[in-house]
Amino acid sequence: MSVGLVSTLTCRPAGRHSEAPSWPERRNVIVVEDLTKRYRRRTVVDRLSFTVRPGRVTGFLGPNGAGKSTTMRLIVGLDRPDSGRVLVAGRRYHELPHPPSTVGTLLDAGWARPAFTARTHLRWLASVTRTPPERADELLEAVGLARAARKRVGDLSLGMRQRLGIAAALLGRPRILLLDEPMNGLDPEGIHWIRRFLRETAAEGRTVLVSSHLLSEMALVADEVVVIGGGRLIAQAPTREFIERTTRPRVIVRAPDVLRLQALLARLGLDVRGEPDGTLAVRGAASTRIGEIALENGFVLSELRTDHGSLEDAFMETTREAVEYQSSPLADRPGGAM
Ligand SMILES: Nc1ncnc2c1ncn2[C@@H]1O[C@H](COP(=O)(O)OP(=O)(O)OP(=O)(O)O)[C@@H](O)[C@H]1O
Repeated sequence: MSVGLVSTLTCRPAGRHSEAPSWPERRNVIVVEDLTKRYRRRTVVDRLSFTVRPGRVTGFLGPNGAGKSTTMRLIVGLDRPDSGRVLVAGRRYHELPHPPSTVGTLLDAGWARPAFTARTHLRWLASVTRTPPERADELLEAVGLARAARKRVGDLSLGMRQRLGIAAALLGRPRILLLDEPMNGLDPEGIHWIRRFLRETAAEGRTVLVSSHLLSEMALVADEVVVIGGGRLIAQAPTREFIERTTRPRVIVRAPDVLRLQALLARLGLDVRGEPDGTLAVRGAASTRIGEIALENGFVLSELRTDHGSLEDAFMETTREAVEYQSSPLADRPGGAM
C-alpha cells in the first residue's frame, strides 16, 4: 500500500477570520474548553479541557466508556454540549466555511450503506462534500483498496471498512484529522501503514487526534497523550514525560552470578526481583549506584539499564480509579471465565 497519499494532502493558503479576539486564531488547533455532556442524568464528559496542536500526533486515551467518542462527536458538532465549547481552527465546527477541508473524521467506520460499492460510497461522499470525484479513486489507491473498489461495502472486512473510513476522512484534504480507533481490525500491514501515515501527516504540520486502546502502538506513534477517565481529564503531556512521571523506574541488571548479586542488593536494602528472563529488576537506586556496587564487590555485569516502564503501565496507573468496566480476577485466569 502506498503512503504517497500524505504528500497529496496539500495545505491551503492561510486565511484569517474575523472572530472575537478571545477566540483562538491559530489555524490547526483544537481547543476543548470546560466541556460537559450529559445523557439523561449521567455526566459522560465532565468539564473537560485540553488543546490539540498541529505538527504532532496526539493520542486520545481512556478506559472503555471514558467519553472519548462522545468528546470527538462534540468536537465535530454531531452532538451538542450541555456546557463548555470546542473551537476547531478558531471557530465552532458549524461556523467553518468548508468543514471537510478543515477536519477529516473517522468516527464510525460502519455507517456506510452496505449496498454501495466502496467506490460508489466514496464518490457519493465526494459529491456531497463538493470534492472532485477523481479524488475517490486516488484515495482508494492510497489506502490500499483499489482492488476492492467494486466490492459492496457490506461485503468488506472490518479492516477494509476501516481503510474506507480513513479514505472518507481524507476526501477534503483536511488540515485536522480526528480518528476514533482507526487501527480496529487492521492487519499488521495496515497497522504499519497507518503508523507511518499518522507520523507523516503530523510531520506535514497537520493536526492529528487519534484514539486507540492499542497502547503499544500509541507509544510508537503518539508524540503527546490526552488521557481521560470518567469524562474528566487525567493528563495531557508528551508521551515520554507522561510515562516517566507516572511509572516508577527500575534498573535492569544481567550478570553471570545473578543469585549472589541478588542477595547482595537485597542485603543493602534494595527492592530486587528476579525476572523470568534471568535479569534482576531493582528499585531504590539509580543504575550508576548499582554499577558501583557491582564493581566494588567484583561482579561482572552483562547488562545495566534503566527501564521507565511502558505507556500501558502509565495508563493503568493513572486510570485505575476511573476504570468503570473491570474484569474479575476469575476472568484473568486462562480459561477462568469459561
Ligand atoms: N447517545 C448516547 N446516549 C446515552 N449514553 C451514551 C450515548 N453515547 C455514549 N453514551 C455513554 O457515554 C459514556 C461514554 O461513551 P463513549 O463512547 O464516549 O466512551 P469511549 O471512551 O469512547 O469508550 P470506548 O473506549 O469503549 O469506545 C458511556 O457510558 C456510554 O454508554
